[in-house]
Amino acid sequence: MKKLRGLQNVYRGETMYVCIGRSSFDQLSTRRHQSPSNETPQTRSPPSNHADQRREESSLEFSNSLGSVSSLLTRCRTFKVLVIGDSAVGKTCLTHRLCAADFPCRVEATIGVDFRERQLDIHGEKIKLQLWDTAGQERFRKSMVQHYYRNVHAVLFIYDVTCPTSFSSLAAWIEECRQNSLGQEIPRFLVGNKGDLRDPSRTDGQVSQEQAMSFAKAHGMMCFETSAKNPPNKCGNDKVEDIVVALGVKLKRQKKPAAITTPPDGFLSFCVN
Ligand SMILES: Nc1nc2c(ncn2[C@@H]2O[C@H](COP(=O)(O)OP(=O)(O)OP(=O)(O)O)[C@@H](O)[C@H]2O)c(=O)[nH]1
Repeated sequence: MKKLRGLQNVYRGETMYVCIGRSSFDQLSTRRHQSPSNETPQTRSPPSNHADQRREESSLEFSNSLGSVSSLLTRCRTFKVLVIGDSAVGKTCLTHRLCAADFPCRVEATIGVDFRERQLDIHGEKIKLQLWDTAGQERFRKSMVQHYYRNVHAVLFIYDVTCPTSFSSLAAWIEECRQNSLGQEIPRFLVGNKGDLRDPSRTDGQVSQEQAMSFAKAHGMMCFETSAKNPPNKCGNDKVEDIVVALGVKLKRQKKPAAITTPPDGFLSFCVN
């Protein structure tokens, strides 16, 4: 996988999502307001009198309101989902899988944040999960932390089931959430990744499911063990997909409208698989 700074495209199946930084978005919306009809401002002749001017303003208002009705019809609620945990626990691989893509064959440490999206249909409502795959390494995340925590709707805490240290670190990740004013009402999910590497014959050097469940219960989290690497089994069961559905169902119930911020320019990545 190659990561380049700039725009990010997430290609999944037949859907291409293009996410652009805020300043580019502002430029686009400004341009649209300057030229709301098909006419370009240069070709439009000035209104000859006050009545003409009022007629033109009314037609602009009408075309603008038609635009907002059609955008309301096509809009779906977008939820920002923060994915945090130690470096190398598999956040990047897991977010690829959560976005219905394959397990990436080669990954690099995330710098700043990577940004992936998944659209879901939950009981007839289309919602969009915007997954923020954050950097696990302190040196790649320190200037970004305040952006990570702005307008978050849900958090995935990831650890590696074969790395007890990554499980012990969860307390520090929870503390970071607290320091960044993340309320207890924000849904939290605990995800043990690399389940494919679990050795049932070993008792040490792994995080047991009992440990994980009791931690999750103590912190009011839903708990999953999964593997970003394992493909869905022959019966079509996919634990990664279970996480997506649980997230979607929980977030759909949220009443407050989903306001979302895009990462600052220069922190988006362009991923080419
Ligand atoms: N066996 C196995 N390997 C995995 C799994 N998920 C990720 N990996 C491997 O773990 C390594 C780290 O994966 P990443 O997804 O880059 O980890 P990360 O948490 O995003 O790391 P940072 O970007 O540094 O925070 C890579 O070599 C992956 O191939 C898994 O479910 N099973």
